[in-house]
Amino acid sequence: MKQVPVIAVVGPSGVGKDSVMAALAARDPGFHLIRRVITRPDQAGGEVFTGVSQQDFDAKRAGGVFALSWQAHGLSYGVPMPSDEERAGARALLVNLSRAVLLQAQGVFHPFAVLSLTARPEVLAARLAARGREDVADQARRLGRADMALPAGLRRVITIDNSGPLDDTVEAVLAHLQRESA
Ligand SMILES: Nc1ncnc2c1ncn2[C@@H]1O[C@H](COP(=O)(O)OP(=O)(O)OP(=O)(O)O)[C@@H](O)[C@H]1O
Ligand SMILES: O=P(O)(O)OC[C@H]1O[C@H](OP(=O)(O)O)[C@H](O)[C@@H]1O
Repeated sequence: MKQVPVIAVVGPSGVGKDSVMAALAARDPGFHLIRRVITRPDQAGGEVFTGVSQQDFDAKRAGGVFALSWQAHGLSYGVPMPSDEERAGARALLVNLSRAVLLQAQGVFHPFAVLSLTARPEVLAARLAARGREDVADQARRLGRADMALPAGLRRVITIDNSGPLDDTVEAVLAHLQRESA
């Protein structure tokens, strides 16, 4: 089967990772989204994910279900290895990852690239407040880790500012990928 790149979409909470992933998939159905397993109630909204209890999460991790797993914001996150069905017909697989697991991800997925999204601090704060998924204290904690640097040693990183309209970001990502494949 042909090698389908995994593109890790990273950046601070509220920068727009899930929005950009959804917009890319809407623009080009060749972008498939990897569904994460999270210890968050299913009805929390936002991205499409599989919500599980901590006990179920731990059992899945022990059973080797996850290619990657990590903890952030008091939650556990797992990414299953994409199946052949998920890869079939895909141009690229997009997955929302913590910046903390990128080097590990680079060792697991081949080919692998990072899409690093940025936004101005005041834009981040306004977006988290408007989204309203977390309370004010949790929003502040999320903003506190906004400037976490990417690890050294990543081979392919595309950095795009998402402070402006979503359509501009989608165009910028597509243009970048097109330049790379030219
Ligand atoms: N370019 C944009 N312009 C305006 N609003 C945006 C843009 N990108 C995202 N948003 C809005 O900002 C909020 C946060 O976006 P989103 O949930 O996609 O971020 P995220 O990076 O996935 O956050 P988290 O890591 O916390 O899940 C959402 O309400 C979304 O609609
Ligand atoms: O700050 P870092 O470690 O890069 O990202 C940590 C986590 O924060 C976000 O979680 P959520 O989607 O808001 O639950 C990201 O998706 C990632 O899983």
